[in-house]
Amino acid sequence: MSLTILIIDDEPYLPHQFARFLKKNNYEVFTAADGETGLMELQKNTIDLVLLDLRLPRQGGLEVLAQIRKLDPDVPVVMLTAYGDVQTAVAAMKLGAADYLLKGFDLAELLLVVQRALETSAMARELRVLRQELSNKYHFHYVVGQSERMRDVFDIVARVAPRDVSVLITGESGTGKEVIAHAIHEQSGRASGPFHALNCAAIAQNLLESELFGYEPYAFTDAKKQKRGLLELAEGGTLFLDEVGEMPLDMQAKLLRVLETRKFFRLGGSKEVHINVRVLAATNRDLEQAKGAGSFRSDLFFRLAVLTIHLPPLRERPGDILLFATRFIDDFNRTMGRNVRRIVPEAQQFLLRYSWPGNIRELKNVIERAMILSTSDEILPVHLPREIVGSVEVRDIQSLDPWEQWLNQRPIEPVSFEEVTARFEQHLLRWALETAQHNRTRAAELLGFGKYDQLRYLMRKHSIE
Ligand SMILES: Nc1ncnc2c1ncn2[C@@H]1O[C@H](COP(=O)(O)OP(=O)(O)OP(=O)(O)O)[C@@H](O)[C@H]1O
Repeated sequence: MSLTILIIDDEPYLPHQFARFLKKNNYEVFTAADGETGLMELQKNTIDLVLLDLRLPRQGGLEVLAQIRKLDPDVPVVMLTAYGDVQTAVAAMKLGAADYLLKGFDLAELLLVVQRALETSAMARELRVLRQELSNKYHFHYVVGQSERMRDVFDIVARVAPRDVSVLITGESGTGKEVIAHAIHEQSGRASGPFHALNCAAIAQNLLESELFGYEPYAFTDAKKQKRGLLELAEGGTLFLDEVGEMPLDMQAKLLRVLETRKFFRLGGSKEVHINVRVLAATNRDLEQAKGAGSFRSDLFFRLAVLTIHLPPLRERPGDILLFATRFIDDFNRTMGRNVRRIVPEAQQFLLRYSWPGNIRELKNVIERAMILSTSDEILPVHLPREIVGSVEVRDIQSLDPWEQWLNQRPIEPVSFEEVTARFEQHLLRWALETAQHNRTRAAELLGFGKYDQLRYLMRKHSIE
């Protein structure tokens, strides 16, 4: 994909000489003889750099620069100035120009300044993306998990990442398919390139095409300006197509063509765009079945599924549940400024017994919610949602009714009096401590203990700190 330069200069010959030279150096070039035309070109096309003459007819260079800044605050602008104009060039730099060239410069100098300005602006863009990703809390950390099945998955990731082939990632919703796609990208030779994701199910059919392929100005009514699609934006990197099973058949045919030829046309375009992009895809549908039923093209399936990675649902790897939970607690401690240190054993049991239909995403949400509800450094059953604690209603621990309910709902079989009363004592202690925000004297009062000693005795007995 070549970068695009716009030259705004009214001289009769020079701009064309620059344009020829820059084209030879693999840039795409537009020229404009005045500010107005230049601004129009800027709106119509995706421009990566502007070369702007300071002395222009009608609107002067500084004025045009100010307007460019308004239209596109990020595009680097290099000013072209005559010898006597250096002061104005300095003013232009203050207005945000990236650099200036004194006329009479040679072509090698032009190339150098252009390259430098483009590099600086790419770096600024990268920095912005990085900052965004950092603030995007957990995007880049992933947990490998303890279970053998997840270790196998990460082994495969490490092996397929460096091979530049398409990988199909399958698994229920929330099992971490996008996380795995990211891990493949990060461990591949494309790690320094961009990673873009597109959810094929979350986007209307007509938009899907323009999101992928981009469009030229006036390709359709709303297209005022050229737009690059994700296939182009992911140049040198990875494009992740989530829920690819939802892609309509005609789009499947178009995607297949791109994967085969590595080139395509923007919508309404007549110039072929060549790309170097690795495509990873994911689905929570059974594509083999969809293939059989005719809703997914088998030739596309084989293109996408050169290798397949299946992510097991969380319920099939209970060994990972507490590990993920702990990891999410660490993450949320950081972002919420909290210091939650443990999930009490009863709450752990609830987490382990639950079937997690929403998989890791659901676990993460449950932990976040529990941390919001907990006012201490522990997560208790009372902080877990109803579907997880089930019929053991510990929410209203202040009343004894839930315990009656619990007793009534149990199968009729002997109970250990000591065990049940011990659990009850523990719940009461935790409730009192939490309600009293860990002020022990107040907690003792809440439990009607005349002396704090009694509370201390029970806390020791149940190892509550
Ligand atoms: N290995 C992991 N380490 C850390 N977080 C993970 C891991 N796997 C999944 N998650 C977290 O779980 C959530 C769901 O993950 P992701 O979006 O990758 O799932 P998905 O399978 O692509 O879901 P869907 O099919 O609904 O798009 C995300 O918040 C992600 O950060």
